[in-house]
Amino acid sequence: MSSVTIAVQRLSKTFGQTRVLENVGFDIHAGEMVALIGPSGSGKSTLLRHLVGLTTANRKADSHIRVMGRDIQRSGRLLRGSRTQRCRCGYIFQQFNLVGRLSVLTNVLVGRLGSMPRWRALLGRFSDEERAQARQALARVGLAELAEQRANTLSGGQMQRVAIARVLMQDADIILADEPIASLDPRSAREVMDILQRINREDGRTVLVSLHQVDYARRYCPRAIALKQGRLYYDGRTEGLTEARLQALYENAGFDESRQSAVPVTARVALGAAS
Ligand SMILES: Nc1ncnc2c1ncn2[C@@H]1O[C@H](COP(=O)(O)OP(=O)(O)OP(=O)(O)O)[C@@H](O)[C@H]1O
Repeated sequence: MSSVTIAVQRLSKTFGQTRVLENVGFDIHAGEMVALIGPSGSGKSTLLRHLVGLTTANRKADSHIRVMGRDIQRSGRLLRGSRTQRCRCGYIFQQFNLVGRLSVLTNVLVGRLGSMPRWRALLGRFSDEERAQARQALARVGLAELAEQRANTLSGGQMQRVAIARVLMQDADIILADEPIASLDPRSAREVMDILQRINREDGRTVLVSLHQVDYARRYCPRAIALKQGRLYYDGRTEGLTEARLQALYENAGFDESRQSAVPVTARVALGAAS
């Protein structure tokens, strides 16, 4: 069995009076592709943000997060030296987080900033070799020909592929993708998931991807971790997500009409709830 690359123990998080995560724990091994599922508000984004230190756990709880064998946070305190480790995690957002007025190529090069000497990063000076690497990353996501185009001229699906190229440029060992397909049409969603799967299989990079659509989780991820009201509800083979389990996971979850893809389509179909 490969080594544990993400280890989460006893993670609890409260915002004000709202308990968002409660005693969550799991291990993910190097090279896995894991879906993080659960109803809206179940704590998926909050969990992902803890893994890169964007959020810290409750101080009182005895929580512990390790990434690639190094401590990231313990009892709600970021640990010294954890920055380098956090740089090994690439983060993909639902809304892409590109700089619209910059070229596609420059947006990809931004992935390298964290590992460059500070003066070069401040000046935004990239070497020819780095530019060549950025072009390679763009080729891998099928966008080589758009390198010089401004990012804000791209479609949503293309923007997300640029965001993946940026993570490749970062040379992240672990890819954390927070609802990367939630705002995409089905075809673009499939393209993005295909690319994530390829990166996982060909490079052996670990992928943890939060998804609202259970059918995508089933199709692309051998394992699923499900949160319900901030608690670990399921952790196992995706095929073990039976109709009864999905029904219990999503019941009382509500349906927010304003959010595209907020409905776990497969769950609703499986439950006979879809029209
Ligand atoms: N910084 C914050 N301050 C206060 N409450 C927060 C904060 N971040 C998240 N929350 C709350 O934590 C809960 C879980 O939010 P989170 O975004 O982690 O859920 P989610 O499962 O990712 O939801 P969705 O699928 O809708 O994105 C929500 O009730 C949210 O309002």
